[in-house]
Amino acid sequence: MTGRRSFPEESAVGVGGFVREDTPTAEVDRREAVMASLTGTVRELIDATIRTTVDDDEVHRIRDGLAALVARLRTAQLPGPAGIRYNAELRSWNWGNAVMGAANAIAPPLRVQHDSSVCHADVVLGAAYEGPPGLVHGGVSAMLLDHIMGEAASAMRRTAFTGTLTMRYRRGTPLGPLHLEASIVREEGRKIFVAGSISDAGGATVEADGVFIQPVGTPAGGGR
Ligand SMILES: CCCCCCCC/C=C\CCCCCCCC(=O)SCCNC(=O)CCNC(=O)[C@H](O)C(C)(C)COP(=O)(O)OP(=O)(O)OC[C@H]1O[C@@H](n2cnc3c(N)ncnc32)[C@H](O)[C@@H]1OP(=O)(O)O
Repeated sequence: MTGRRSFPEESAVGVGGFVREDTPTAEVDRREAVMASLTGTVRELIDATIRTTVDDDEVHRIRDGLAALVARLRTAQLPGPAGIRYNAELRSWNWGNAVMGAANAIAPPLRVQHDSSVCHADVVLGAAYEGPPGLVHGGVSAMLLDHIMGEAASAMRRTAFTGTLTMRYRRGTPLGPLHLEASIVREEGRKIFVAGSISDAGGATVEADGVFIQPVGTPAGGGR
């Protein structure tokens, strides 16, 4: 470990699949940008696939071309999911994360800003996130809120797992630009109570309350 300070969640390694790597931060940043550029194109592929009206023969040709690209990516693979990795400088990266993973085209991705008391994020959800016609799938709303509320609970310095998440879908959430917010309401021992919301230009469409719990054996805070 670095002499600066111990990693805040070192004791959580094994609990959450955290992996220490000695990759320098500049190299992590470089590789993340490279992967994000690929992911952006795969994200476009998903949207284009959903919305395409090309004929059957063209669909088959495109499938064969993509299968060849998949085979090239498969020539060098991690043995399992990406997990959360971190280096001695406490730069962490979780490129497979379902909500914000830089290498995950299913992730919108969500980029969460941390202000003093509120986490917030702006995101644009397209055709891949549809549930009811033109509206965001309720499970997608829950997934995004789970993540931003978890980030609020963790404040990026402690591990906090979702214990209970309660959603109120006040009206349909339209596909398009959306704003998310989350903040800690109160804390009781290892329990962190968090409120969150999704809004469109007309106000809140979804509100949520969550209880996030620090697993036993992880420190109560500190770090960054
Ligand atoms: C080295 C790296 C460091 C990095 C630093 C961090 C950086 C942050 C990075 C990135 C942030 C990303 C943020 C993402 C967020 C995403 C969040 C998720 O989606 S998490 C996945 C979904 N959730 C699960 O899979 C949990 C599965 N459940 C469990 O693991 C356990 O049940 C757990 C931990 C939730 C509770 O287990 P127990 O054994 O600790 O709990 P007991 O000791 O029985 O209870 C403690 C207290 O909590 C209450 N409690 C327990 N379970 C509860 C529940 N499910 N709901 C509400 N309360 C519960 C109990 O009533 C008790 O309360 P009383 O002390 O008596 O007042």
